[in-house]
Amino acid sequence: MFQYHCLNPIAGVGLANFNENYQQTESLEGADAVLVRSAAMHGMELPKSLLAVARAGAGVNNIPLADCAEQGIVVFNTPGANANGVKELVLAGMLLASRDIAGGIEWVKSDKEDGDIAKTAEKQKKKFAGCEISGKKLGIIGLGAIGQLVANAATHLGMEVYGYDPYISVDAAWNLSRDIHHIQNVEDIYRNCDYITIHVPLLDSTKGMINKAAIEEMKDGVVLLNYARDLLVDEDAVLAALKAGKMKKYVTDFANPKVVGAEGTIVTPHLGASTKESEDNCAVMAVKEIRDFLENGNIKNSVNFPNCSMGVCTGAGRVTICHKNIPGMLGAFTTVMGNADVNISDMTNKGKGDYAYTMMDLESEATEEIVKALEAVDGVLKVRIIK
Ligand SMILES: NC(=O)c1ccc[n+]([C@@H]2O[C@H](COP(=O)([O-])OP(=O)(O)OC[C@H]3O[C@@H](n4cnc5c(N)ncnc54)[C@H](O)[C@@H]3O)[C@@H](O)[C@H]2O)c1
Ligand SMILES: O=C(O)CC[C@@H](O)C(=O)O
Repeated sequence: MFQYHCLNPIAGVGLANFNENYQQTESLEGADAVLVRSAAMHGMELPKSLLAVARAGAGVNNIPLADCAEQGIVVFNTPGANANGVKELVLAGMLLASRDIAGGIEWVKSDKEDGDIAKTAEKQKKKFAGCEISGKKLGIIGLGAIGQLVANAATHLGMEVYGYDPYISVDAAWNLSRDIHHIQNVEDIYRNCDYITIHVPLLDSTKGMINKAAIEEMKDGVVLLNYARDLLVDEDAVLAALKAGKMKKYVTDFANPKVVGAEGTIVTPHLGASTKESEDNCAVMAVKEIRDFLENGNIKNSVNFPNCSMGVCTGAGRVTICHKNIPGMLGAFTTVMGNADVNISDMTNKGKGDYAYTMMDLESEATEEIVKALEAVDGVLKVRIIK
């Protein structure tokens, strides 16, 4: 029986895919797997039993990836599962920044006692007039799951779209409309675009990437949209730019004391993925990843270990090993098997950065002695008997 724990509410349609061999626990202690959305896991003591963490979402900055890897805990996310939800909110954000829809609605509410409101509205509406997004230039930084959807949708709304992503995947490139201008230098986006939206992960290399210097390069009256993470943006510099009239609006999905209520900001409470469809998609994908990993040892969509799969084990035994990506590991593993007089029928090894993963199918069942001998190999982080 596997135990799983949810650190945030996870959609029931996903959890329903755990079968009778799984039990949800109230505490982290003893859990084999954890499902999480935005709960902060940094500093959390993780139990020895923990094998996997699945982020029902894209961003993994709330999870200590390296610490997990050092403990042989495989962390998954659910790429693309909530991208459409975010795309739709980005489009809404552009419209909210262009037309004073929120101001207009507030004014109507405030005038609710006015029996002649239809007439008053016709007089007052000029206060809430705006501009159209069609024909405007949109710059997209990061053309992953979300960026590419925003790019394609914006072209259909008549925008001229410029995309920047030096690490774009082949799939994302294939999915992009041919109308999108491929930008090699992010400054070209800063200098030319009326709307700029960022869709990159929060990493050491991207933290604060939209800084004072970047903002200074931007066009006067630019609208900046941030549905990725607040720490990507130097928000002090944004507030100064809004005050100076350099930036027209800052649309952000990340409420914090700095931006809430500040003139020129439009702030939502991290709603990008808060749709039934996105929540369901993420939960279904996360549960599928955890089950394949716990039951077969296969890794798909991990962010700290390589993807690695040998399908369902049809042989007598299977052992999996999370280990450091250093020379000599495979030789050491096969020596252990040779010493135990166990024949390896199939084997695969994949590396990703500092970490690697090895799967071995055996012609006889794996024993605890084999596990102990593998665990004793320098650089081994976690050994599991799958069968
Ligand atoms: N507001 C929300 O609710 C919500 C929902 C989903 C995701 N997000 C955030 O949005 C981010 C992006 O999500 P996604 O699903 O598109 O992820 P993704 O991994 O599919 O795409 C990220 C893209 O950013 C690119 N990139 C990385 N560094 C870059 C750089 N310096 N300059 C330009 N491009 C760079 C990558 O090559 C990749 O194509 C997530 O990491 C998360 O932080 C927020
Ligand atoms: O779980 C959420 O609601 C937010 C998810 C989002 O920030 C993500 O990175 O996928």
